[in-house]
Amino acid sequence: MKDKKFTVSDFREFKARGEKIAMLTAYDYSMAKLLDDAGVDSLLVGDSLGMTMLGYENTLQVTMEDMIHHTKAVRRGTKNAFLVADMPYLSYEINVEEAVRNAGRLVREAQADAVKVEGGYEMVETIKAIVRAKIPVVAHLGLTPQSVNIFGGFKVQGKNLDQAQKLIEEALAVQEAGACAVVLECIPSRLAKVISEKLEIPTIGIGAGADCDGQVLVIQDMIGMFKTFTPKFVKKFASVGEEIEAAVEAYITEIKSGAFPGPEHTFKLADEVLEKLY
Ligand SMILES: Nc1nc(=O)c2c([nH]1)NC[C@@H]1CN(c3ccc(C(=O)N[C@@H](CCC(=O)O)C(=O)O)cc3)CN21
Ligand SMILES: CC(C)C(=O)C(=O)O
Ligand SMILES: [Mg+2]
Repeated sequence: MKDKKFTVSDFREFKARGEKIAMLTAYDYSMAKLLDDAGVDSLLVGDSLGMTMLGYENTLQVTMEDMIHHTKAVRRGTKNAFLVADMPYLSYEINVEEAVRNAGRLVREAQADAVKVEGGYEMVETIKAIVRAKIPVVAHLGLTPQSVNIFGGFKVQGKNLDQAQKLIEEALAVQEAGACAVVLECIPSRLAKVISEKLEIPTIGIGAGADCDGQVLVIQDMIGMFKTFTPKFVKKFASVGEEIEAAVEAYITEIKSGAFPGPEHTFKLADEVLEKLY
């Protein structure tokens, strides 16, 4: 377990010495504390919280208020990890001024270390402006979930030559605009390798193969909390969902049988006090 705060300059140093960046999403205080204590390099308050924490179908309903609320909670549980907050849908697309103001709220009100925006060419001016406002920006290319209705579903991107070339050029463009890292989501691993080799800034993959400079997964996915969401790129490192179910079943059974609470869980009252109560 390391005990040093991870900063934006560590991103490039990790890439330079070939050490992979380990990133996970977190959406609340208690989980952030566990992940930070375990030594994760970076935490992402993803707008995926709309799906994992709020039960929405996609990420489009997530608001700035949602992101600030959850980022504040994660901040309180984070000591060493580099804390990135997603900019939610429509908080940065309308114009550059609104984008800077909203990025600033995530930093000033919620104390994020950096913000993440989805998009390539169309985000170049926005990325430049946010960086000019002294806020590190992580870019996000490939399957950008806020474009779900443009893509027509959560589909792997960059499979044909035109798409693949465009993604390479967009990755270079967001780097040139000042992004400190790029998330590559659900693209072929060979394409992610080409992009990772062409860029100086690190790539952080999710469903983009082992040649990215880092990896990110949604925490609930990697600890096995969902029964139905099992995309190809997720590896379950634990079966916490099954453990929670078993624990709750045992709890219910023990309440019904009277086994819980036991004497060790209860508080004492002296005999002479009790007598006077009758
Ligand atoms: N819990 C959770 N985990 C995530 O990784 C995640 C979210 N939520 N919400 C926001 C986006 C949405 N993501 C998704 C959602 C579905 C697929 C999916 O069904 N993928 C198919 C591939 C489809 C294709 O072949 O084109 C798969 O089988 O992996 C992928 C990414 C990733 N993000
Ligand atoms: C999956 C990651 C990259 C993300 O953007 C999110 O969790 O919202
Ligand atoms: Mg996101």
